[in-house]
Amino acid sequence: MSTLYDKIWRNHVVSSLGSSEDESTPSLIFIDRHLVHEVSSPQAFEALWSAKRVVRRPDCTLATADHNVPTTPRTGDVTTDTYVQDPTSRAQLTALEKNMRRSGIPYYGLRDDRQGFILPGTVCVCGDSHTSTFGIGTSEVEHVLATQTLRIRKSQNMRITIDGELGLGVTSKDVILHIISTIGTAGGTGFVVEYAGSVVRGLSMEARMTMCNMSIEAGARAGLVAPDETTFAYLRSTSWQHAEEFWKTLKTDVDAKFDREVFIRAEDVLPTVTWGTSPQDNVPISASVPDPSSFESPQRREAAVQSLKYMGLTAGTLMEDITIDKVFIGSCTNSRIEDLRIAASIITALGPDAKVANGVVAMVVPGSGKQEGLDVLFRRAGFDWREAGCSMCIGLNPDHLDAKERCASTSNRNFRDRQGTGGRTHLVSPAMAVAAALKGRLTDVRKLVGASACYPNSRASNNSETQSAPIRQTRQFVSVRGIAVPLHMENVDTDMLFPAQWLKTITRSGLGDCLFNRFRVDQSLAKRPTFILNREPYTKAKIMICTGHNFGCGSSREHAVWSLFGDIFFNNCFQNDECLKLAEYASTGADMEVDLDKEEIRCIESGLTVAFKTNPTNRNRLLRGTDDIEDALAEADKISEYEAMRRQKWPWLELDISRARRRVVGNPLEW
Ligand SMILES: CC(C)[C@H](C(=O)O)[C@@H](O)C(=O)O
Ligand code: SF4
Repeated sequence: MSTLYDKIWRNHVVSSLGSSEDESTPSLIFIDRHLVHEVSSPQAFEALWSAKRVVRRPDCTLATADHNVPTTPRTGDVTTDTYVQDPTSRAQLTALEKNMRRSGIPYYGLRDDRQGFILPGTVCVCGDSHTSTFGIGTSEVEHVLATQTLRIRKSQNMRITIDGELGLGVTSKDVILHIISTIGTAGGTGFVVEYAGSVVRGLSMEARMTMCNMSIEAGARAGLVAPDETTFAYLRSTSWQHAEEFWKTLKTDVDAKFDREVFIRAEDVLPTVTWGTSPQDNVPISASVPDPSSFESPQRREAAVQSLKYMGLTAGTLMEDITIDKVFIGSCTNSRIEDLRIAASIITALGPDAKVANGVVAMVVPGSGKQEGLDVLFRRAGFDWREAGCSMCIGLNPDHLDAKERCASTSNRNFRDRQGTGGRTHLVSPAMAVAAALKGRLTDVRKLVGASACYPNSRASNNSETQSAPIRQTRQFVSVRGIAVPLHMENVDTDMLFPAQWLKTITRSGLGDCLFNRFRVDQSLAKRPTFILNREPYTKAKIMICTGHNFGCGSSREHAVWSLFGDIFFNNCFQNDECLKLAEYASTGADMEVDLDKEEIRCIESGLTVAFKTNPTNRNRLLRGTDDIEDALAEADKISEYEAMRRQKWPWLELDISRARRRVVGNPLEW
C-alpha cells in the first residue's frame, strides 16, 4: 500500500545506495522540470562554467525573471538596460540572459505570457522555497543543471484532511493559514504533505496551488494534491489521453500508512488574518490581537511580545479595528487569474461606487500577463494595476513598504522587514485584501458583501577555518574550534539571517556582514551594541548555538548558509538539554570545538563533551570534501538508462525545446 508521494518517489529513483524507501539513505532522483530565476542561479552557473560542465537537459529547464523586475509598464522599446534602473537588479537579470544564451535554456522573458510547464506526477524543482515539489538551494541548482538529478533522502508522509463545507467568504488561503496555525511553522518539517478531504476535492486547481505553495510556511518539503477530474479539465487538452490513464493511478491507496495525519473541520476555518511576524501568528478576522501570556511555551510568549512590538499592536485590539496604509494583491501564493477574479468579484458586488479608501495605496501585481479586462475594473476602483513579478512580496524591486507602514497582503510571509525595513504585514486572502483596501482597515469580507461573491469562485468550476576562500562544494570539513555564540531565538527565518536586499549579488563571497544585518545595525547603519554578534568576544565567533527551534525556516536562499559559513560554523543538531548546556558554556566566551570526524562537541575549558549524530553519507562527503556533482556524474549511465525508460513510459514529458525557444525572436526583452 503506497501513498501518492511514495508512488511519485519510486517513479523517479535513478539509483539508490540502500533501499530507496529508506529515509536515512539518499537516492539519486530524476528531475522532470527545473525552473531557473535570476536570484538563485548566477552562482550556480558561475560554478558550472568554471568546472567546464554543461547543462544536461536544457529541454527540461525553463528560466524566468521575477524577483527583481520592476512592475511599471513594459510597453515600447524597452530593454533590460533601460527598463531596470537598479544596477544590482540589472546585473542579475543580465547574468540570467547571458547564462540562458550560453546554455540554450528557453527563457520566458518579461513580456511573455506563456504558461504550462508542470504536469501531474512530475518532480519539479526551483531555487525557490515556494516550489511545491520542491524548493532547492543554489548548490542544488548547479547539481540539477549538470546532472538533471538530485541526491536526496525520502521525506516522511503526512496527510492533512479537511472535511466538511467551507463557510461563505472562506478561501483556500484561509484554510492554509488555519493549517499553519494548527500544526505550527515547523509542523511539516521532514514531511511531504498530501492535502485531502472533501474540501480539497472541491477546490479549483488555483486554490489547491495556493495551499501547496504555502506548505513551506509549515516547514514541509512539498505539498501535493492527487490529480483528479478537476486537474484533467484544467489541463484542457485531448492530447493527454494516455497520460490521463497514468495520472489516475497517482493517488494514495486506501490502506496506505502516513507517518502523521491531521484532520481539520471545514467549519472551523474562518476568514483569517495574521497579527504577528510568523505565518502561524494568525486568528480569525472576528477575533482580537492575542495576549502573549495566553501562549503556553515561554519562547512563544517572548516571540509574541516581540512581534506585537514590531507590529505596533496591543493585545486585545479587535483585528477589525486595525487601520492599514497599503494593500498588496500579488505573489506566487495569490496572484493567479482566479485570485484576481475573486478579488474583482467583491468590487463588482459593491457596485461602481466601490473605491479604495482615502489614504490607502492598493496595488495589484498579477502573476501573469492574463488580464481578462480585470485591470480596467481594478483601476476604476482606484487600484494600481502593475506588470507581473514578485514585487512587494519581497521588495527587491522598487515596490516596498516604508517603516511602520501597515499592509494587508495576499503574499505568504509576514516576517519582519520582509516587505521593506520596518514594514508591517498582515497576510490575508485576495477577498480580504480587497475588503481591507475599500474600508481602509482589516475587514471581515463576509460583512461587506455576504461573500457569496468570493467562495464559489474558488471551487472547482469544473574545514572551514580558512575564512577568505570562496565556498565551494568541494571544501573539506573536519572540525572547527573557536568561540561559540549562544543565540536564544525561536523560528530564526532566512529573511532574518540574510535580508532580501543583499540577495542581489552574483557572487558567493563577502557576505559575512549581511548575516543578521538588520539586527546588527540600525537604520543609520550604526552598530546595535545590544545584539550579541556585536558584543565581544562574539564578534570573533566561529560556532553558533541556537537554542530556539525551527532555525533557518522560510526561504531556500543559500546566501544565508554562505554568510554563516563565511564567519561561523552553524550546527543545528540539538534542541534539548544538551543544547542549553552548550549555550550556557558559550555564554562564558570560552573556546569550543566541533569535531565532525569524531562526531562530538568539546567545551575546551569545562571538559563537557557532547556527542552528536549526522547522516553518514553527508558526513563522509564533508570529511572527504568530495564534489556531489562528480559523484552523480559517475552514475551517468544510470541517468541515461532512466531517461530512455522515461521517454518510453511517459512520452508526454518530453518537450519540444525549439517550440519553447520560438517566441524569443524579435522581443527586445528576450534573448
Ligand atoms: C529568492 C528566493 C531564494 C526566496 C525563496 O526561496 O523563497 C524568495 O522567493 C523568497 O520568497 O524569500
Ligand atoms: S514568495 Fe514572493 S518573492 Fe518568493 S517566489 Fe513567491 S512571489 Fe517571489
